[in-house]
Amino acid sequence: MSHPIIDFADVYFTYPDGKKAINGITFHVRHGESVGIVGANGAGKTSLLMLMTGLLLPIRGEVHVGGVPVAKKTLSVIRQKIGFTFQDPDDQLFMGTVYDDIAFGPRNYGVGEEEVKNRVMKAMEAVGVMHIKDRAPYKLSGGEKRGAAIAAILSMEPDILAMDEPTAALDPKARRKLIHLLKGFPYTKIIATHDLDMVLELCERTIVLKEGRIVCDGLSFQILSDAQLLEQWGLEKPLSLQRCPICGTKKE
Ligand SMILES: Nc1ncnc2c1ncn2[C@@H]1O[C@H](COP(=O)(O)OP(=O)(O)OP(=O)(O)O)[C@@H](O)[C@H]1O
Repeated sequence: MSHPIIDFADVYFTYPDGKKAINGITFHVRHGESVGIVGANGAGKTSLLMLMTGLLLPIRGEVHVGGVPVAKKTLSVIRQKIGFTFQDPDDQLFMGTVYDDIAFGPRNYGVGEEEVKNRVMKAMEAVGVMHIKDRAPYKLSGGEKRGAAIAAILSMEPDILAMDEPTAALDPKARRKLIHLLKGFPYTKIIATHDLDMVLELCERTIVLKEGRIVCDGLSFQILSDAQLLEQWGLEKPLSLQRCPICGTKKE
C-alpha cells in the first residue's frame, strides 16, 4: 500500500459561536485513494474539507497533508498540494474571464507567464472548457462554472483534489460528464457529497460522518448497500442499489 497523504490525528473544531462541528476525528488517506465523505446535513463534511485545506485550523489535534502540518505558516505549501472546489463555484470564480480565473493560482505563486499559459491550456483541455475561456464566469451556467472551478484548481497541479458537492446543481448530463472526467483523474480524491450514487461509482472508500464524528469507514459498496445502517445516519441507499418494491428490478 502507498504512503498516507492526508492524516487527521484526534482533530476537533469549534466555530467562533461555540458550535462544535468536528469532535475528535482520526483517519488517514493514502496516495491515489478516492474517498467519499458522506453524512446528513450538518454532519461536518464541509468543515472537514476546510480543515484539510487549511481554510479552518483545528482547535485541538493535528492535520498533515503530504507530510506537512497544516498551520498558518504552511498554508502556501498546503494550497499547492491540495486543490479545493467549493460547494458553490461562485465562491471560487472572481476574475473577469475564465482564463484569468484558471491562471490566477499559478500567477499568484510566481509561475512565469509562459508556464502559466501552458498550465491553463492543459487544465482547460482536460476539463473541456476551452470554448468558454474568454467569457465572464458570472454569466456561465452551473455546469460551465463547475468546469471552470475544477480547471482553476488543476492549473495549480495539486496532488489531491478535495471537492465539496461537485455534482450539486448539475443536470443529469452534466453530472455524468463530470463523473466521467473525475474517473479519469489520477489524483487522490476526497469528495464530500449527498450524491451517494456518485460515491459508489467514483470512490472505493466511504467515510460516514455524524455530528462531527466518524461513525463508519470502509468499502463504499458494503457501506452503501446497508439500508438499515444508512438509515441510522440519516442516509438512504443510492438509487442504483434500490429495487422497485413491486417488480423487484433495480432502479436506474
Ligand atoms: N460559519 C459557521 N458558524 C457556526 N456554525 C457553523 C458554521 N458553518 C457550519 N456550522 C455548523 O457546523 C456544523 C457542521 O456543518 P458543515 O457545513 O460542516 O456540515 P455539512 O455536513 O457539510 O452539512 P451540509 O450537508 O448541510 O452541507 C453544522 O451544525 C453547522 O450548522
